[in-house]
Amino acid sequence: MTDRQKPFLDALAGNAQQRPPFWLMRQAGRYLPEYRAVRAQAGGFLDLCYNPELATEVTLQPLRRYRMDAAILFSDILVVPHALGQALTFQEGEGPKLDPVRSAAELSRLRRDGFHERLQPVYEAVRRIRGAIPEDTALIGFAGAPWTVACYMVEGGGSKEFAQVKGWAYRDPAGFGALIDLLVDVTADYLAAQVDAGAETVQLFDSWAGVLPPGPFRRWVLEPTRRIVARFKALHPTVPVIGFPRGAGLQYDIYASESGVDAIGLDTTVPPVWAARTLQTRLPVQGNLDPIHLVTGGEALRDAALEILEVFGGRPFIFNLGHGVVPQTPPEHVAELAHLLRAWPEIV
Ligand SMILES: Cc1c2[nH]c(c1CCC(=O)O)Cc1[nH]c(c(CCC(=O)O)c1C)Cc1[nH]c(c(CCC(=O)O)c1C)Cc1[nH]c(c(C)c1CCC(=O)O)C2
Repeated sequence: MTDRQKPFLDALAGNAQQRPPFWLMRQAGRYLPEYRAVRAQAGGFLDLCYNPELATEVTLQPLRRYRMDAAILFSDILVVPHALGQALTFQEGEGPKLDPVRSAAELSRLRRDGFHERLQPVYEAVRRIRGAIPEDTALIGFAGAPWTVACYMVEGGGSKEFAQVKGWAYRDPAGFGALIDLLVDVTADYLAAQVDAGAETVQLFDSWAGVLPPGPFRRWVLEPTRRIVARFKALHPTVPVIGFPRGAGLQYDIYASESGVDAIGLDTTVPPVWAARTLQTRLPVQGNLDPIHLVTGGEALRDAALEILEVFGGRPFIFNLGHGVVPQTPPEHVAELAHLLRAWPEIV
């Protein structure tokens, strides 16, 4: 099947679709009982990420229920620091915990050799998923962007203030820059290896792009993204890159024009009318329904989805959430949304 026959890839290539293609960030996960069953069988969350058979199974689960236009590899952005040798655990209900890296001296604990060997199970999962998805469905690979991955590596887990990572970046930009440089190189190569294994596009998740002031945003979000895209494109010139600089606010504008990404993911706070006028005229956009509408459901969900479709439909557009599906989402609400998206524009 050519790209033109996969609506998701066709939209990414800049062609408006009659019915906008859709997928949902975190479409696989704890809101699905069948995910929880496999997760219990796998042992830990990382065991699931490194088990190609089970990772393939949980990737396919949401497609069976909702027939999204794209599958996203089941993995996590934190397998990159893990493959660099940083200790990582996921405690039930607590989120990730890492052994923090906070200085140039601690950076030397990270190892680049063996990186791809440790990620072989991920590449194997990509190969299996590509062989198992329907013909008209595309496969998305992904990685965290350097700034967001560095946030977890330096803070040692989630954070509210980001005092450690910002502190290092502001106090010692050369030392912190060495961490970012390392992440730029390995992330671009990691994405390229996912494409070699069968991914048809890649998304860079920059979940914490929104916590930096303008100067540091340029230096630690925009520049590293631009370098990853350049390094990745040298290997795979025709494979589209989707950037998702969550919370970037007014900086969405320079991100769209300077990062080199081919399409841009909008978070929940971005006003659709503004984005249609200033971003979608330059590149395909993806987003941006509030994931909490999938918890609430009903008329509010329907109205919010239709509003987004009306603003972005007709130009290159991929329907998605503005952030990931949350665990308390009733699966039936996702079914209602999928039904609406498949029926649009006839439904209105
Ligand atoms: C910041 C970030 C992470 N991981 C990710 C991001 C960027 C997007 C975002 O901002 O949400 C990206 C991610 N994580 C996961 C995927 C899988 C693919 C998908 O379906 O979208 C993707 C694309 C699975 C996951 N990653 C995680 C789970 C839940 C783990 C479990 O099953 O217990 C899943 C399904 C764990 C995870 N992983 C991470 C955190 C903070 C947590 C704990 C919070 C939580 O539990 O939801 C780091």
